[in-house]
Amino acid sequence: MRTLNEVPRRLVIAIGGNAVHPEDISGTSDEQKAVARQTAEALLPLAQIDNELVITHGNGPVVGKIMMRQMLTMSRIPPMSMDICVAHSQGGIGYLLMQAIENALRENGNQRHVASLLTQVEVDADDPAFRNPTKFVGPFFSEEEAKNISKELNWAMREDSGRGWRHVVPSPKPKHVCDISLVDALVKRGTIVIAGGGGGMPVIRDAKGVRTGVPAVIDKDLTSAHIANVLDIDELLILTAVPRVAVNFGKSNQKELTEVTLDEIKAYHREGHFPPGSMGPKIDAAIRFLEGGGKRAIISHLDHAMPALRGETGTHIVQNP
Ligand SMILES: NC(=O)OP(=O)(O)O
Repeated sequence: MRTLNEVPRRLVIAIGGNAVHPEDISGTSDEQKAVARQTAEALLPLAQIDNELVITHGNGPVVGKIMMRQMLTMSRIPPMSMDICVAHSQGGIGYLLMQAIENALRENGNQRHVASLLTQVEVDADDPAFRNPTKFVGPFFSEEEAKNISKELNWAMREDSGRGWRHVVPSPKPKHVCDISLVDALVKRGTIVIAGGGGGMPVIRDAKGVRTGVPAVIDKDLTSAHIANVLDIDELLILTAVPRVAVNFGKSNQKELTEVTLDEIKAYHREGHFPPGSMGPKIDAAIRFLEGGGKRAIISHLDHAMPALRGETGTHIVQNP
């Protein structure tokens, strides 16, 4: 356990796409504002202490709906490319979170600023992910609906961890977060920075440094790990819909993990305990973060942000002894 004085003062927090657009809302503006408000309240204990805080967020449900919405209107309005759809989602979610966190701070007499930065993230043009779409976006469908959508829109559709069928898109690995020095400068002056939302707008860069958007959705947990490593931040807090990571999930011998080492979590991952559509990417990100020099990755429920950071809950993944 750590006291409030002992929790790290430099931190990257990654919040899931479901925390900004859960499955159980239709997605009206009012619903999204209310969810952003709840998320801000969950993060408030961390936003109110003197720290350097970077917040990243997912966009899977939102960007999938943006793509679907434009397919429904394409006879009248030309659809945008996937990188622009990611930008739309990053702008919209960043706006809602920035406003909600600042409002929650103001209501508590705190004048701290929150800035949301549009973030481009470079990927490798030859990343094999472009040939094998795996990133789930948008709503869930029945198998029959998914087959019809696939035929009508030429979209790749896959079954997501027993929960239904979803659109899948390429998800190349983040190689470089553009303008990371601006994130660093802002957090050092006390601003809470929202960056790398939705994993960042996926771009490739040529030999002259010219950037071009590409059709993909980058995993925001991997981008979060990358940001933390580049900024030399020791702890990464990944907030999701469950209090702890479990092995043998859903079985009679299910076991929640409290503290595990890097080697232990890699062994569990090799044994197939973490499905690709849900916990898998978070574990990949935690491993990447620790292998990149990070000291502690914590995975816990959004509502347990501060207790998890203090060591009262969550799964803590730490360096090997
Ligand atoms: N881009 C991304 O990883 O979004 P989700 O967290 O919503 O899947």
